[in-house]
Amino acid sequence: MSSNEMPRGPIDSSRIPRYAGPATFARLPRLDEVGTTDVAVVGVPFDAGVSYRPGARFGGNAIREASRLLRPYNPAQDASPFALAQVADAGDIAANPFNINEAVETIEAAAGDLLGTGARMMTLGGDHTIALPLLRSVAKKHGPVALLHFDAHLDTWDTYFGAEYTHGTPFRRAVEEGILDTEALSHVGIRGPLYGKQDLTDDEKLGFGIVTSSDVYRRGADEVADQLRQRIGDRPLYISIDIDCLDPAHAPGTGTPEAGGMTSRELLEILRGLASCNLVSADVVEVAPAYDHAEITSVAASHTAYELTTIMSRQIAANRAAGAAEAAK
Ligand SMILES: N=C(N)NCCCC(=O)O
Ligand SMILES: [Zn+2]
Ligand SMILES: [Zn+2]
Repeated sequence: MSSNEMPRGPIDSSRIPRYAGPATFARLPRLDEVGTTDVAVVGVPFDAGVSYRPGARFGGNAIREASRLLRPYNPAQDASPFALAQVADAGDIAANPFNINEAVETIEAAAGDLLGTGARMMTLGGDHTIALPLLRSVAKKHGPVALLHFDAHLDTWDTYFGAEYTHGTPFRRAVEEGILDTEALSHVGIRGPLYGKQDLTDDEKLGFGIVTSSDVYRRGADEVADQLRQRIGDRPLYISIDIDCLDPAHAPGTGTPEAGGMTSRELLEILRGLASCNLVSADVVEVAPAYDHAEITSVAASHTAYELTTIMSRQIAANRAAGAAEAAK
């Protein structure tokens, strides 16, 4: 979108019933209908990296279906995200389900193409393996980024069955590759049994700080968001959200559920508290609709992606306004 054009928004659900027609994210236009976009919502239907229940390959489309009910004004952030910037559905990245290494390369290249157009990415997964190629492409553009990782799991394990690219290992690989800013790495929502205490020592050595799901419960969303904001500062930030950060009551449709998780309200509130951060791209992963009920998980995921999209489009609009003010001097 050039700066003097109005963004093309979602289909008007007061004129065309929201359950009619194909599901793009939030009923937004497809990327090929608008040409270029400020925020590209892109699906990555890949789940060959899971260690337990498969099915996250269907997550992106389940989130799109659930997102039919999103409305254009976000009162929690006092913003109309799809009017502030162009947000469009860029479809899916087609990754090889039989060859993880090739899939990782494909995802990195396709994400690089999207970022190369100037867009920020809002990715709908897919299992957590995909965060590695997404981070590689983001780091190619921005340099090492701050990472805020919401998850029940550390995902900094070394290998599974000798495999380096799995949904339990993306963030160890990312630190090893030097694509993360190790001054600003945080996990939020961590809980549940580990393989051993060493998992925590290893994770700390990689540079991560941990906010457990009990910390969120005891300290509250505002205090947690304040602490995270201070750690992140004005660094370029990537947010990766494994939907299993939520309690199975809030997200049953996922592959490796753990009891004692955050509520969807806590997750959304923490994200809103980060609205001033420089969010360059984000993902929501591990939605596995076969284990879902009444779209509980995909509704939570669609609202999560909506908050993230709102943060990005507010910043794009603010940057544009600042640029215009500078040019008018
Ligand atoms: N859900 C994600 N991303 N990782 C879980 C890996 C936990 C395990 O199987 O040991
Ligand atoms: Zn997880
Ligand atoms: Zn994960």
